[in-house]
Amino acid sequence: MSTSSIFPKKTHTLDLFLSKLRSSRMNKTTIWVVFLISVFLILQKTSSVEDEVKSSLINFIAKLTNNNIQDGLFLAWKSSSDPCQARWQGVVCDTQNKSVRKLFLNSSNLTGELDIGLLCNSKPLADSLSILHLENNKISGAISIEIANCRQLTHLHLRGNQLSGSLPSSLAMLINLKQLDISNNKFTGTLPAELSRISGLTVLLAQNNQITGEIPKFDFFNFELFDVSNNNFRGPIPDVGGHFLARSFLGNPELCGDPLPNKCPSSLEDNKQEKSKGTSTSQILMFTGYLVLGLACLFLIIFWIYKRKKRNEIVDGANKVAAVDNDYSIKRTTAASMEYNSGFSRSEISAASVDDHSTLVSSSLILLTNPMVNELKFEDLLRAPAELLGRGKYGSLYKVAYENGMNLVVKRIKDWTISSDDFKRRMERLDGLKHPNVLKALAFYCSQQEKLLVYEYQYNGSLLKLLHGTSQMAKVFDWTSRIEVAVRMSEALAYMHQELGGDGIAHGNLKSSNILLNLNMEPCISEYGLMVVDHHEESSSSLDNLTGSSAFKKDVYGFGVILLELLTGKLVHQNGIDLTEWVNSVVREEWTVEVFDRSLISECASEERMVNLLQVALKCVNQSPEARPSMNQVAAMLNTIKEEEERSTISVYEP
Ligand SMILES: Nc1ncnc2c1ncn2[C@@H]1O[C@H](COP(=O)(O)OP(=O)(O)OP(=O)(O)O)[C@@H](O)[C@H]1O
Repeated sequence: MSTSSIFPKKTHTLDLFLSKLRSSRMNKTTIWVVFLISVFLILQKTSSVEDEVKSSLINFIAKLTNNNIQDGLFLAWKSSSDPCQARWQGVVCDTQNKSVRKLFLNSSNLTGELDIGLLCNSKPLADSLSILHLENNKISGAISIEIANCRQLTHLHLRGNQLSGSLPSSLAMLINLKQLDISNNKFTGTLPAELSRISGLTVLLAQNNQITGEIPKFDFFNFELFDVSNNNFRGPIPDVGGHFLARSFLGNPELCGDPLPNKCPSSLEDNKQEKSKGTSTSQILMFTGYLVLGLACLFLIIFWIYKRKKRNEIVDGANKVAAVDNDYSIKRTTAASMEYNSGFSRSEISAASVDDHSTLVSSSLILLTNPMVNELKFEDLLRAPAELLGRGKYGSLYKVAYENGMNLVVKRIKDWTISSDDFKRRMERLDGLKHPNVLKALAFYCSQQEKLLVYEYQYNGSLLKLLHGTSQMAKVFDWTSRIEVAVRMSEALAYMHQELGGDGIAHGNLKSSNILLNLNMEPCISEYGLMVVDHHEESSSSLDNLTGSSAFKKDVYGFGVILLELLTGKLVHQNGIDLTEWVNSVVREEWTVEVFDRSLISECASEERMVNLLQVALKCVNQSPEARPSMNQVAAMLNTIKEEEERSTISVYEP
């Protein structure tokens, strides 16, 4: 194996050198001696550079594995082999297989200490490394100032570790940085104000840490994702220009101002204004005052007109749970009129925890184990303003603005003849499972007439919207991201099928609108286990028919259709054409390439891997349920495709 493959050859320098020698008056022997010595020196230098990269990588991983590098994932990481040629686990190189571009060390069971200097102090490595993924390990330690040497970094993902200490202001030296995810760690200190100087930063996720101080004045317009919730930030929130909602700032008790509901004390407001305006004369202030007053009046008038217009489109909590489905009309009532006009009475509603609800199962809101809503009461749900999000085959869905600034989603299921006890058992069984890519219900309500489920609202919409909508994110939904989404979903489903095989609880209604994207743009499977009768699909004619293996095979079919959406970029039903039938007919005619989404073709996604993924999708949508693979098998096949992609030379992340 060549040890000179990581770095570019020095042929250009040599040519120049030789031509100079030829033109000089030295005799031939001298020329050759000098030439050989030079080649020897260059080769020596090249191999010492390669050795430096290798030893940096090996030392880095050794520290993260507490010197157990030879136990498992990192067996191939040896100084006797080449990281690119020998395909070290987690290492992705450039197109010529010469320099290390990306390190994917996420979810790799790393428990040691982060020593970023071991990577960034190696100049050849720091000069090529653009992506570093270390999320979802148990890495401790701090980010040291040497991070600044990794100048080429575009993505730094450290989410879900035990990292602590302050964030060094040298982070701001990473001028190419696009995504910084330090969420779910134990970072303290302040968020360096200098970070706002990185103009290309589009994702900053710092939620669930203990970071203090004020939020720097970022240009929030540049951000696609921003979240600093659940920290110790204080003071006024800088102007986010309506670009982010309260959700991104919740859980910081001393933070105030828009978009949070709590206003800042006037002294802080003054401070904020002073800081942002610099020198302002009293005349300007007076003029601004008049202007603000005028605008406020104008805004109030527009708001009043808007409210009137919206009146018929918005329903409040009481309407949604009690009155909607009978006549399918959407009404808005005031809080005072929220007494029930069908089904419930006030005496029925009281919050109960899972432990003490046994006698109240049919009349109370049952809170599940997620602490986010441990104060939620049924009355709160009824009182809160709500907006109809959709009315699907199986019920209606409402976005509810809960009073603490949090947005919830309430699913009202219709025509489900499950007994209250079975429903409760099912919800508790589902609550007992935990997978980061499955959205768990927060609470539920069950009576003879009503079944309600409460979920957290997901701000980034669904996979359906991402694929077929017009959002900015759709433009960056490239081939690598699509494979990642497919793998995550398949693993989540495989986990759920495995855990719930004995209970016969499948998803039952898997489709791209039920795949939601969380704040990290990771897919979350929503509405798992709400299997409702579908008289038209497969052979199911009752809820019971949807249990057993057929229900799981139906999920596999649904997953296959989602894969087809990812590959073709087309809707499941469009102009009377069924996507699965269309793809099958095109493949039969041997025009396979015609099925692929044009945007994938134009980004030069690997045809080989697209065809591989298509083959998996077609297996899943086989007409015969028995011939479909299990989700475990699907997850394994997709992981192989992902690994091949990571090893590949084509990548849209290349800087
Ligand atoms: N927790 C959530 N946060 C944000 N949006 C959601 C959430 N749950 C569902 N949605 C979105 O709300 C819309 C309506 O959802 P709903 O479940 O009513 O419709 P559906 O999935 O098309 O139909 P059904 O599930 O009844 O077959 C969908 O676009 C869905 O993606």
